[in-house]
Amino acid sequence: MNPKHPDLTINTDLARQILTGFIHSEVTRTGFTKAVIGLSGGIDSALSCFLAAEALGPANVLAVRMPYKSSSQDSLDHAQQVIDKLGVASLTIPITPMVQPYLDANEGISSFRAGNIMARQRMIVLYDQSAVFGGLVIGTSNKTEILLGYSTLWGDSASALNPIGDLYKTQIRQLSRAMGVPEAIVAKPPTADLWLGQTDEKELGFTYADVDPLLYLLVDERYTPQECVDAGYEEGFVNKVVDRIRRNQFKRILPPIAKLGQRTIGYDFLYLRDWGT
Ligand SMILES: Nc1ncnc2c1ncn2[C@@H]1O[C@H](COP(=O)(O)OP(=O)(O)OC[C@H]2O[C@@H]([n+]3cccc(C(=O)O)c3)[C@H](O)[C@@H]2O)[C@@H](O)[C@H]1O
Ligand SMILES: Nc1ncnc2c1ncn2[C@@H]1O[C@H](COP(=O)(O)OP(=O)(O)OP(=O)(O)O)[C@@H](O)[C@H]1O
Ligand SMILES: [Mg+2]
Repeated sequence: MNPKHPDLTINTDLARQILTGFIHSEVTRTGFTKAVIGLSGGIDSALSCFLAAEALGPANVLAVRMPYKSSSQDSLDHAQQVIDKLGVASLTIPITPMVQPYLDANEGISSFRAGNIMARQRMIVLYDQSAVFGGLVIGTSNKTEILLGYSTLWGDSASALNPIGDLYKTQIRQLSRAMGVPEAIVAKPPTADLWLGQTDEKELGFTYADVDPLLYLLVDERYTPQECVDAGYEEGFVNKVVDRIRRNQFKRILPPIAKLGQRTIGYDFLYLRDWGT
C-alpha cells in the first residue's frame, strides 16, 4: 500500500448487497416494514434513499423534503429527481414557519447557530412523520462526517439505523454512481446548505479527496499521527484532523450515566436475562 494514496476503491456490488440486506434486516427485525428519510438533494441522502428503496420497495420509503427559505432551488430539484427516478412516496414540509420565530427572537443570531437549529428542526419533523408513516428514520451520515464530527448532534445525526456510516465520502460517490444516482447530484460540491454559499470543504478547510486517505490510515490502518507525518502528510493537516476526531468523540457515544448502583445502564446492564431472539 502506498500510504500517500491508499486504495479506497470498494466492490460496489458487494457493498450494495450488504447495505440493502442491512436495511432490510434492521427494519424488519424491529417489526417495521417502512422507512423515512430526509431528502436534501445531496448525495448522502440520495444514496441512502436508493439503498432503502431497493431494500424495502419504493412504496415503503417516504422521502421528506424540508426546505428553509434560503435553501437552494437546486437542492429541491435534485431531491425531486431522486423521488421521480425511484418512485418513492414523498412530502415537502418547509421548516421556515417553524424556525423563524425562534431566529427572530434572537437578534443577530449567527448563521452557525441558525444552521444547527434548522438541522434539529428537520429531525423533529422527520421523527413525527416516521410516527405517521410507520417507518424507521434512516440516517445519512458518512464515515468522514462521523469521524470529523461534521453534523449537528441530535439533528441530522439522529436516526434509527445508518446504512452509509462505514463509507468514506469518496466511496459514497463510487457506490452512488454504481447505483444510478443522477450525475448532477454525484458531481456537485457537498453542502449542508444551511447558509448561502456554504460548502463542506470550505468550512472544514480541506477537501474530501485529501482527508479520506488520511482518515483511512488513522482509523483503518491504525497509523499514529507521527506515522502519517512520516508517510508524507503535512504535520499541521494531521494535527488538525486528529484534533477534530478527538474533540468530537462525544458525538459518537451515548451520554455517560453517573454510576450509583451495581447494575448501571450502559456499563453493567445491557439487556435482561433470557432476552430471547
Ligand atoms: N465534549 C463535549 N461533550 C459533550 N457535549 C459537548 C461537548 N462539546 C460540546 N458539546 C455540546 O455540543 C454542542 C455542539 O455540537 P453541535 O450542536 O452539533 O454543533 P457544532 O458541532 O458546533 O456544529 C455543527 C457542525 O456540523 C455542520 N453540519 C451541521 C448540520 C448538517 C451538516 C451537513 O453536512 O449537512 C453539517 C455545521 O455546519 C457545523 O460545522 C455544544 O453546544 C455543546 O452543547
Ligand atoms: N432541505 C432538506 N430537506 C430534507 N432533508 C435535509 C435537508 N437538508 C438536510 N437534510 C438532511 O440532513 C442530512 C445531512 O445533510 P448533508 O449535507 O450532510 O447530506 P446530503 O445533503 O445528503 O449530502 P452532501 O453532504 O453531499 O450535501 C441530509 O442527508 C438529509 O437527510
Ligand atoms: Mg447536503
